[in-house]
Amino acid sequence: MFELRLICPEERVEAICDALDALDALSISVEDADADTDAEQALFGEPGMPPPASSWERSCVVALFGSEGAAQEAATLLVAQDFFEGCLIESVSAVPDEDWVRLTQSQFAPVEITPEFWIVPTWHEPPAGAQRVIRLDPGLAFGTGTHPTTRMCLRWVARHSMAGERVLDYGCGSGILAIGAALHGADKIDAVDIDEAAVTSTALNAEANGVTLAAGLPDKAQGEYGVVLANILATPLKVLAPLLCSHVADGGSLVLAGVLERQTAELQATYEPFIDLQVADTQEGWVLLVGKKKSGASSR
Ligand SMILES: C[S@@+](CC[C@H](N)C(=O)[O-])C[C@H]1O[C@@H](n2cnc3c(N)ncnc32)[C@H](O)[C@@H]1O
Repeated sequence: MFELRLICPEERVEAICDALDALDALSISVEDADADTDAEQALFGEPGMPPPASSWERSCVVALFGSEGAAQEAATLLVAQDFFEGCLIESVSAVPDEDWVRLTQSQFAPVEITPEFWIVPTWHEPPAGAQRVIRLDPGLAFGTGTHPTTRMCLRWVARHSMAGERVLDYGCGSGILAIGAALHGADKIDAVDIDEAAVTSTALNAEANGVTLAAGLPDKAQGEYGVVLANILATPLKVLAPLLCSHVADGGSLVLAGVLERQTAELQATYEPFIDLQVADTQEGWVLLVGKKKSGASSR
């Protein structure tokens, strides 16, 4: 493989990427050309909000080609275009051969939830002492156990009796919370997501773990559950408050994650008409909010 590296001002990035695509680049990535310097620019918005800009002031565009000739030819053609003005070719160089599969796999080690409960990728052996194990490889859907919000939910599941509970995993991603609940004795489990790829991942991951659950789009969630788990983000969790609370049975638990410490009071106020939420755990600036539904409490 050979990579062609270009530096482009913000307003040229889209045209250059389109041209590289038309020139049959095998992949194109865009990075901050000023990363790791004082001029580095953060490009993300508040959770649930769009980023403040779509590319950096100066972007480094990297395109991969199968041969040095193809990379050089692409560079020559780009330089001749009027939209290349303000851009420069930084280099055309060979990409050293690597075992990419092994490199990717090495980034995912087993994750300990409790000393007895682990998330283990299929290329690792479960650690000695692990009594409950979710076998899960990184895929298209969120939820490998490496994010603190997922870990806090799973720790809550491991520490509470799930035996015979009807459980709803709302925003299931990979299905990791639903599978965790099943391994801890939950009975009838529904796992729902707005993303169809997440629904497919959940069904496949459940099958691979020998777990029975029903995965589907959000309207698959029907009736009341003893435990409702939702690891989404503060903004959608606020919108979903009446719906999520309507699915919690009297005396049942609502477990919310994806909330930053500074968003705690706002979430508690939104849920207060339905369920009194308390901070049950915190990790790396994220909180786990948990509340029980009192019998007779309003839900809509
Ligand atoms: C942070 S991931 C959590 C995945 C997994 N439950 C976990 O704990 O790791 C949030 C998931 O919620 C889904 N989601 C976001 N908004 C949603 C909504 N309004 N209704 C249902 N699912 C939603 C996303 O598609 C995503 O898969």
